[in-house]
Amino acid sequence: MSLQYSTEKQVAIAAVRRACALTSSVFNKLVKTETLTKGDKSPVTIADYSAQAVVNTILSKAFPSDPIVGEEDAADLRQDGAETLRNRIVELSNEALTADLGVGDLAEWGLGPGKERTLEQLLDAIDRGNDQGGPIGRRWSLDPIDGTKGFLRGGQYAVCLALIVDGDVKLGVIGCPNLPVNSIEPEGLKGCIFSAVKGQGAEQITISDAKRSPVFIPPLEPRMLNLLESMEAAHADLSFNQQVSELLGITRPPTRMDSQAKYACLARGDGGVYLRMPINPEYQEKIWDHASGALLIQEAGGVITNSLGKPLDFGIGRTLGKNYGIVAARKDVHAQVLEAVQKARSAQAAL
Ligand SMILES: Nc1ncnc2c1ncn2[C@@H]1O[C@H](COP(=O)(O)O)[C@@H](O)[C@H]1OP(=O)(O)O
Ligand SMILES: [Mg+2]
Ligand SMILES: [Mg+2]
Ligand SMILES: [Mg+2]
Repeated sequence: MSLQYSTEKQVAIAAVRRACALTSSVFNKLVKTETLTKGDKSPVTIADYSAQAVVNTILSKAFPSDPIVGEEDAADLRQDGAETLRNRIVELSNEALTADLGVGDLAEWGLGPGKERTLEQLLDAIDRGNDQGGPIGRRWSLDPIDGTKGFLRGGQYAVCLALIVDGDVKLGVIGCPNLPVNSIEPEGLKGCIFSAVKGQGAEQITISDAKRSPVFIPPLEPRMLNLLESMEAAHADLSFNQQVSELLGITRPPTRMDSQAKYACLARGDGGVYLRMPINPEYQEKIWDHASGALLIQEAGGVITNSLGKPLDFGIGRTLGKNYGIVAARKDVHAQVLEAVQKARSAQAAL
C-alpha cells in the first residue's frame, strides 16, 4: 500500500523542480543583460508568471478538479501592449514543460519533448490560480517566486507549493535554487527541494541529483540559537526581534534572508527561531507565503503559531486573516520564545 499523498508529493516535487530550473535560467540570462541591476521588475514578472504557468499546467493535468490559490493572475498579460511579455512567457514555460523527463517525472502529466502549450492554454493555466481558499475541500496554494527581492539580488528565493485539505496543510514543498545543500559548506553545491507530508516527516533532496536526506531540527544550546529573519525591514519588525533575542540571551547575530528559505533553514537546524512580527498590522499574510513552511517546521519537530500562541489558520481564504505575527521554533524553544515576545511587547507598551 502506498503512503497517503505519495502521488501528490511526486507531482508537486516534479512541478517545483521544473519551476526552479526555469527561474534559475531566467536569472542567469538576466545578469548578462544588466536588467537585473537596474531594478527593472518586468523580468521578474516573467519568471513569476512562467513558473505559475508551469506548476499549474502540471497540477491541472495530474489533478484536474483541484482548485489552486496562486499568487499571480494573467489579467495584465491579456492587455494590449503585453505581447513581448506574453511571447517570453510562452517560450520559457514551454522550455520548462518540454524538458526531458527527470527522476520521478511521468509523461502522463503532460511533460517531456513535444508537449508545447499555446499562449491561451498558458494564460488559462496562470488563471487557474484564482481560487479564493476556505475551510472546506481540497486545494493547492502556490507562490511561484517567494522572495522577489532575494531573486533580484541573486540571494535566496523559493518556489512554494502546498496541498491544503479542509484548511489543514497536508503536503508542503519548497524549492530553493540558491540554498547550499549543506549549510556548513556555503560555497558548495546549491539547490535543494524540501518536502513534508503530514504525519510522515520531512526531507530534503538535491535539485541536481535527487539525493535524499531527512530533515529535523536538532536540539541546540541556547547560545547556539540565532534568529532567522527577513532581509526587508518593511516585512518584519527587526528591532523587536533584537529585543527578543536579548531576552533569550542569544549572542549570535541574526541570519537575514528572503523567502520561505527561512523555514527550510530552521527545519534543518540552521538557526533556531523564525520570528516575523508585523511592521504594519493591517498587512495580512498570504497563505502561499507560509503553508509549505508551516508544515515543514511541524514535521521537522517544530511548532509554528502566531505571537499569541494560536495555530495559523489556512482555511480562512487567501490570507491568514488578522496579523499577530509568526513564531516558529523547535518544540522546547518555542514556549521560551513566546514568553520573550510577550515580555518585549509589555516593555514596548510601557514606554
Ligand atoms: N508589508 C509586508 N509585511 C510582511 N510581508 C510582506 C509585506 N509586503 C510584502 N510581503 C511579502 O513577504 C514575503 C517575503 O517575505 P520575506 O521578506 O521574509 O522574504 C513576500 O511574499 C512578500 O510579498 P510579495 O511576494 O508580494 O513581495
Ligand atoms: Mg511570497
Ligand atoms: Mg511571489
Ligand atoms: Mg509577489
